[in-house]
Amino acid sequence: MLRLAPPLLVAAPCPALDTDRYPLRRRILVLPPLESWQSSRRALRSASGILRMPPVAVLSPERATRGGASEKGAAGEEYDAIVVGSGIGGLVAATQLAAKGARVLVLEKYVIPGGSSGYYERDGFTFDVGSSVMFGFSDKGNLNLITQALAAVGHKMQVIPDPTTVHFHLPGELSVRVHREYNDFIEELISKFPHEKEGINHFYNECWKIFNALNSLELKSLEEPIYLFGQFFKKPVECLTLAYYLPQNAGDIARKYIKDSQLLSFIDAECFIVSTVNALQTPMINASMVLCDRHFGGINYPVGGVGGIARALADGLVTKGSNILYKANVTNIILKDGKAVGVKLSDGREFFATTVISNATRWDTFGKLVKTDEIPEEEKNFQRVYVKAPSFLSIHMGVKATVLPPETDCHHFILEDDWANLERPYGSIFLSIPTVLDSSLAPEGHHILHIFTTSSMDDWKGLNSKDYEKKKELVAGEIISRLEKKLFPGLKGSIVLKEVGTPKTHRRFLARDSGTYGPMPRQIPKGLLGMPFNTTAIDGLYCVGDSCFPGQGVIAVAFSGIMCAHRVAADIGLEKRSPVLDAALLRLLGWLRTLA
Ligand SMILES: NC(=O)c1ccc[n+]([C@@H]2O[C@H](COP(=O)([O-])OP(=O)(O)OC[C@H]3O[C@@H](n4cnc5c(N)ncnc54)[C@H](O)[C@@H]3O)[C@@H](O)[C@H]2O)c1
Ligand SMILES: CC(C)=CCC/C(C)=C/C=C/C(C)=C/C=C/C(C)=C/C=C/C=C(C)/C=C/C=C(C)/C=C/C=C(\C)CCC=C(C)C
Repeated sequence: MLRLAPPLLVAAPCPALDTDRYPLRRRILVLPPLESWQSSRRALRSASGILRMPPVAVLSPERATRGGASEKGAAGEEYDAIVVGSGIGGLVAATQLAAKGARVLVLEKYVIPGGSSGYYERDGFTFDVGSSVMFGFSDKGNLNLITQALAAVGHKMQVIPDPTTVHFHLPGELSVRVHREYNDFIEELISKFPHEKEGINHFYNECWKIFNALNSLELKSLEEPIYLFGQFFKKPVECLTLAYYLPQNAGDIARKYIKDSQLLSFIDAECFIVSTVNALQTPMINASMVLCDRHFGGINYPVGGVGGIARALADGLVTKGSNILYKANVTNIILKDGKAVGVKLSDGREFFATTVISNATRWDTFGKLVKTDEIPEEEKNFQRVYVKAPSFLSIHMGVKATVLPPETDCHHFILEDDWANLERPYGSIFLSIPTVLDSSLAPEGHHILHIFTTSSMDDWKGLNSKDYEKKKELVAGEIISRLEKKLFPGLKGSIVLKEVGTPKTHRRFLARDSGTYGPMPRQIPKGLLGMPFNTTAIDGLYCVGDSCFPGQGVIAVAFSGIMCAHRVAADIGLEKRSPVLDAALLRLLGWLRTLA
């Protein structure tokens, strides 16, 4: 177990502040030694009896780089794989490969790992950069992919079970709590729509059919024929079930059973919170995955914050003999005779490997990192079917604890008056209060409110710095007033800390084109059919993360990491492969995508 003794000095940019205006703005944060940081959490948690598992070993990024990685990461050395970016997608691909015996180098532009699943600290508050709702983090089944990814590199994190996935506050004073217990949730939903009892049961039962099929499979690369045909042989019914639902969307299936328009809008909201589009555009497999895992494994919050997951994966990577370098901004993927052979950084260093895996979005990978005259046909097809999902305006706040009524839930989704506002920018509000579950994230007597709402880059372009600042205050002020009116009277007066991030902030700190949170179908998609897997048209180059199958979400990108590692391992000879079957399957999958 690796521990830091001296205090750790991190020159950390302020993720929630807009440093496009202040490009040189940096704050020096003095973090306590990790040992004491963790033990104070432990003390707090065990006092309230919540902690049950041993704490995770966490290695600081600085230590990870110093402790053997940077020496090995010398320019010129050849690796089995270079991973560009340390989001959860990149880290899972890297750690899975390292666990199979590959030598991997992860290059991260920022100063810590995690990307949108990272964290930052201010004045005693620990904020999750992205959402705090964690799927796939239980100790049962085959779909607990975060737990499995950590276990592959010897980690297990303490988690706190969330009794309510989300509390919906919807038009017409419709209030629905998604309880951890499936029957409690269904009972509550039926109590609001008694005339649709049968339809509700049919729709959610169909989700369970898909979830159970998924949960029965060993999850590996769908682009690797020996595995794929093996699964069809072992679990024919389950595989055919999944193949049947692959091109379908949740909204169409809901409409088979449900007629009440308000209930259909509720199902839109259920899908929107995980896909940023309505149910008609949400693939049924993805909807089933999230609508059931929240009851099967439950939503579980990692003690100390979401950032601990990436820190533990980065630590595990290093203990498996691979490397991670921070402040390593990849600007070019080096091609030789049409094959990806390495990368070049903004400071001129070059690194070489048998394979290159990009955790940057496909728009960044093919728009910036690969310098070819024309993007490959496959990528054109992707851009024909998918557009960049909007980014978010996010407000991270520290508030006095007294402003929250007792028994306040951790996660809320608020759409006040009009269902038509669901997908409009700033139309609905997401709110997480992770300190409801883990009080050690804030100073005593305080809570964290992480408020976010969809917002697009276009809305923030072309403003001078004064107008930009004014607009941030104005928009954030309106969102906070809406929350004050709907949920927490006196909210404004209780704020002790507030930081506002815009799509520009997301672009700058997460290196994501337009600050996007991933792909979104341009029109009604054919389920997941059009979503590319990990191989690309360029030999030796793979993609991982949310612009790959199955899309946005931590558990989704973890699956993409597992798939990618399996395909790469087969290509570099660490797993079985059949070149003839490979060629046939990849051609078939490519053709299927053109049908989307
Ligand atoms: N609760 C939740 O479900 C939740 C919470 C947070 C995030 N998320 C999801 O996580 C998904 C994103 O995960 P991901 O793994 O695809 O990626 P990511 O965007 O989180 O991470 C990508 C990483 O790559 C780095 N990077 C990009 N370009 C680079 C370059 N040129 N050189 C070096 N580094 C570079 C970035 O700095 C970043 O750290 C989102 O879809 C979001 O939905 C979900
Ligand atoms: C290949 C062929 C052709 C065929 C074959 C058949 C088969 C076998 C198939 C198979 C398939 C599979 C395996 C699939 C899988 C899938 C998966 C795993 C999926 C997953 C998904 C997931 C997801 C999508 C998730 C998501 C999540 C998210 C996004 C989250 C978020 C959250 C949030 C934002 C929260 C909210 C908050 C508040 C409210 C506050």
